[in-house]
Amino acid sequence: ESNHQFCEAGIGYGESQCGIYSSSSTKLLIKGGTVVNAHLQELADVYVEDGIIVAVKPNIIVGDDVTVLDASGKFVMPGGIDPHTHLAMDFMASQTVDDFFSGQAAALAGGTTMHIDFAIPVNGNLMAGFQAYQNKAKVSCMDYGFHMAITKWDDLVSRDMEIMVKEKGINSFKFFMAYKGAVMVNDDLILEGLKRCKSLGALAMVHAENGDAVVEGQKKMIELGITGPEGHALSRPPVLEGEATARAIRLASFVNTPLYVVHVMSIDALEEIAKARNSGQKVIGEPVVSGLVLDDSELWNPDFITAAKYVMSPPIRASGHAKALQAALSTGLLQLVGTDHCVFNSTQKSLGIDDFRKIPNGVNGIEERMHLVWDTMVESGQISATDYVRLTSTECARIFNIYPRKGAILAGSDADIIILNPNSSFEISSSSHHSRIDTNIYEGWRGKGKVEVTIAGGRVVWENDELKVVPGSGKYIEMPPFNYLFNGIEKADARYLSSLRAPVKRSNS
Ligand SMILES: NC(=O)NCCC(=O)O
Ligand SMILES: [Zn+2]
Ligand SMILES: [Zn+2]
Repeated sequence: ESNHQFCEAGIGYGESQCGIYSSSSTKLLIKGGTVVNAHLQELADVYVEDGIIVAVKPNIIVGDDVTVLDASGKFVMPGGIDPHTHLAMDFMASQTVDDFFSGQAAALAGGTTMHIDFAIPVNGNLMAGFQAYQNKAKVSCMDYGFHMAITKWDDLVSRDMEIMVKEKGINSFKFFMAYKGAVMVNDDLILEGLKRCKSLGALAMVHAENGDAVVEGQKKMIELGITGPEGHALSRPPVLEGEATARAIRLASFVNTPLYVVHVMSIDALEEIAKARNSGQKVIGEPVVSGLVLDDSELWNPDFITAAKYVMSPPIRASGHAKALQAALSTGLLQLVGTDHCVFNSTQKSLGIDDFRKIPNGVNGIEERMHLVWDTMVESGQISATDYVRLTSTECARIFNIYPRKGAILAGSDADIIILNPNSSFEISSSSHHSRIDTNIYEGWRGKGKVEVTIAGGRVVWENDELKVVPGSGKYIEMPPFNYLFNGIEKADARYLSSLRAPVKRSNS
């Protein structure tokens, strides 16, 4: 872990040595920058007190007790919110190497100030899963929330979903349509889950791949003697993602409840989402940064470890898919960008050296997302700075119902802020990143636009390429149900009922 340039309080470093509290001034002024919100960009100062933004306006004058950060020529934006991470997750006979401290420290170094992780039930039990994740998250150094996966169905699960929503601050549930024999669920369960989500005002999320067909595809590859990481991509082609996306969308339409499709990786899935949205259905599509900026060519790398580090599901696709996802983001067909940060070291990836089915699935991204989206989308001219804020922060806050506390630079919002210098550059390497993973799928990527300062909860946690983070300082953010996607659902139900052809009155009934 020699690449860790941050101070882990209580883990081998004294407070004074690493200066953890040197920047703990509760008053901050960010001066002279261009403040970017999703709705507006303007020249203004930002004044912060006790973790909250107090004022956003030009020429704010402050006293000597206030720490002043010069942002002239730079963008001052809401910190990123990553809607899709897996920290300290037990998965495929391994546990991800980033826990809630190291993963969040990496996030902060890359300009992300909140994430929403997937709490996984314990043997199907939601309450036990929630408690386990609460424990995992005790070391948090930035704010976080939880989605919860649903992996089996019975009355207890149905009741616990209500407790999660009404008492525990969870407003989204995820259904895996793949990973047969592990967390995969069938259509029967998805239908029950969609109905329950609707009644609770919770957002249903799907990992959309046809898990039965994936198993068939895997068998075919093994029979053909294709056992390496390329077999992963070949065994689960885009058509299986398209099929499951279409199925989930139609089931959600049948129930009339909003749907969120996680890690949209292919044109096939994208086209299903576009069709549904164009017909007025409430479907959110989340590409992740790996699918947005990479192609699958490295899965054919002759070096196993190099190839295996790109193994995730759905797979990173052939060239052409990424460009289409970028275009869909820029035109509004897709709404926000996540990472699916789920990292395994080379030794863990080596579990699948003889059989790609045993390679733990997952790639990095929590630290790189903000830079890569800026470089790929804004620097290339595909989106504006205001779009960037919407796709990396604001829309996530809206969907998970925590806007404008999060996702905005407004008086009253949490002081989660980044200062990005568009004229500075960044370079990605496993030798300098802050994640615990020993590889990086973006190794050697150089780009423009660098996050020079990250402020989380009103504290400067990243400045001069140095992290100042405190385990336990991150807060759990409760997310209320009935987000904006639920507006009009009841009216649509009433319209549907009144549109039904009158039943026939029969003499014998
Ligand atoms: N995506 C992936 O390969 N790993 C994490 C689990 C999931 O999101 O499917
Ligand atoms: Zn998934
Ligand atoms: Zn995931």
